Amino acid sequence: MIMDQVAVFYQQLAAADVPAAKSFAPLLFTLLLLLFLLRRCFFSGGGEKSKLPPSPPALPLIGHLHLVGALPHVSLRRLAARHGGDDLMLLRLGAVPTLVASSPRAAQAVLRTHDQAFASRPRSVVGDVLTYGPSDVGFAPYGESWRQAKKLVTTHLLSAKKVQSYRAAREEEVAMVIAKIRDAAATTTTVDMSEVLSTFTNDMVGRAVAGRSFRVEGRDKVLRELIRDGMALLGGFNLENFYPGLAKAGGGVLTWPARRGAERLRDRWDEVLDKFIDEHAGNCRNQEEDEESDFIDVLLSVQQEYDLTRNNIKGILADMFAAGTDPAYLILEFALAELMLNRAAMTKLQAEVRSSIPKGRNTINEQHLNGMTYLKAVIKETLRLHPPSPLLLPHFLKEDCVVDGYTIPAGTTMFVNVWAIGRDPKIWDAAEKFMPERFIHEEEIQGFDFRGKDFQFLSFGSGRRMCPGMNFALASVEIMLASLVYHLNWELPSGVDDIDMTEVFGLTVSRKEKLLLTPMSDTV
Ligand code: HEM
Repeated sequence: MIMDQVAVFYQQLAAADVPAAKSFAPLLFTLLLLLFLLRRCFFSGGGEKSKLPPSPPALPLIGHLHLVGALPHVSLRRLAARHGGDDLMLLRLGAVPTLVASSPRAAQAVLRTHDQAFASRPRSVVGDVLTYGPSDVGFAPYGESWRQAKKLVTTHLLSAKKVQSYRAAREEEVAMVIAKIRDAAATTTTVDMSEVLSTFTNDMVGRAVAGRSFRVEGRDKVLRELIRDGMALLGGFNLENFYPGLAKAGGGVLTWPARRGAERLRDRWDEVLDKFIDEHAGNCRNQEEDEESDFIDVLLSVQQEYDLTRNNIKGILADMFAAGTDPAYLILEFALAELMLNRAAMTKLQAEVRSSIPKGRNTINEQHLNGMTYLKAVIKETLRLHPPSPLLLPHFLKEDCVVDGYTIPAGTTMFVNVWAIGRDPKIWDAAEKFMPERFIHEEEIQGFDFRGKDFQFLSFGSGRRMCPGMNFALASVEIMLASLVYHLNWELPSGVDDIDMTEVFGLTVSRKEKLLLTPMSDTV
């Protein structure tokens, strides 16, 4: 409308029979056009934009990028409280419209009511290279090939039965970690628990994916490096994520350096994954007959049924390594850190674990964990306060969609701020406090759950894109945490009296500092 008025005004001025007006007309037109563009950039709401969700004032070119700080989940919560009525807020990050859902109601709208519309992922050169196409699950756009890959992963690799089949491997890996920590306890040596726990979850994934832990062959370091470098590339600044149009200009010349970096990393992944696959190809165990078959066995045995290319297999394997290692390790590390900061909770957990298991056991097994209500509450509370993916993975809207009366344009990236929802004082009493008891009533686990039904608690997401690895992760986290507190007592290193919980944002959110603790042998 404003543009129409500017155009009419310009025509009238140009048509006017006054020479000065004629010569100034182009300048005036340019000025008015600039004013219009600035108005578009700085103001929101009202008039023709009333159908878009609320939005803070933006700057030309960068939009709202300057408002998203080093910890986006924290700054987006603040912005939403100020501008989005805590519900839906529309930002422009560079040139990309970005919808942020910050309440259970808004999360339900995008993850349930309009689940299919928002089920895609934004694509990038870096993502495509690292995920072989994409031919994985986590980054693939919504469509038939993603559906097949997700079905395969859910029914063949991460089903409850398959997770159960790795039980002995989990118990063995945990026993090895505990033996190592006991050695350190004997000499009161401080242990880098960040290193210990990330190695453990990586080894656990190694056992499931390729049938063995790579520690023995020294391959675990290589894998962890590959995962770390991939996360850094995917979570770092990529021009394409904010200016896709610019990134495409000139045949994508501006994205060449990022592409080359990603290709170099993908070549390193290739070396590792090709070797695993070749080793298995000659010695493939049938997954139907052999319940100890690993992911590679399974993928090779369903290769024809699912029409899988070698790249599909590599994409899925890379996903399992990357998605399977970090979040579980982070939950273990945050749980232990919270227990160190909340000694009453540590005492209560130790009392529960030690009273449920006969004294003097060298290892504990998964059967012992049944009925450990407080252990489960500690893990729930950690997932509430420290969801490893505080904004989920980015979702992508392929076609215009009306949500809650707002028209969300096609091409919008969407985040759900599950971290903000998990700490919302309107939902949770003493929301910022670590209080596992909130989940216990009459010795039963109660309250909101994280399995995708309650939009108040979305650490694993909900709907089509929900995490398929939840049971796999929880199985490792539960037995490891129980073992750590059953066998050992824990102290801060001498001279240290606090734990720094400062976070670093990436594809997952981690603690900035390593978790250094001193284990003490217990007399159990
Ligand atoms: C505590 C541990 C874990 C947490 C909190 C977690 C959380 C998540 C979240 C929030 C998402 C994104 C959901 C969305 O975008 O809507 C996700 C996706 C995914 N997770 Fe997990 N995850 C964990 C462990 C695992 C494990 C152990 C595996 C596999 C071994 C795994 C495999 C995946 C895959 C493949 C996806 C992509 C799903 C898709 O795009 O359809 N995760 N996870």
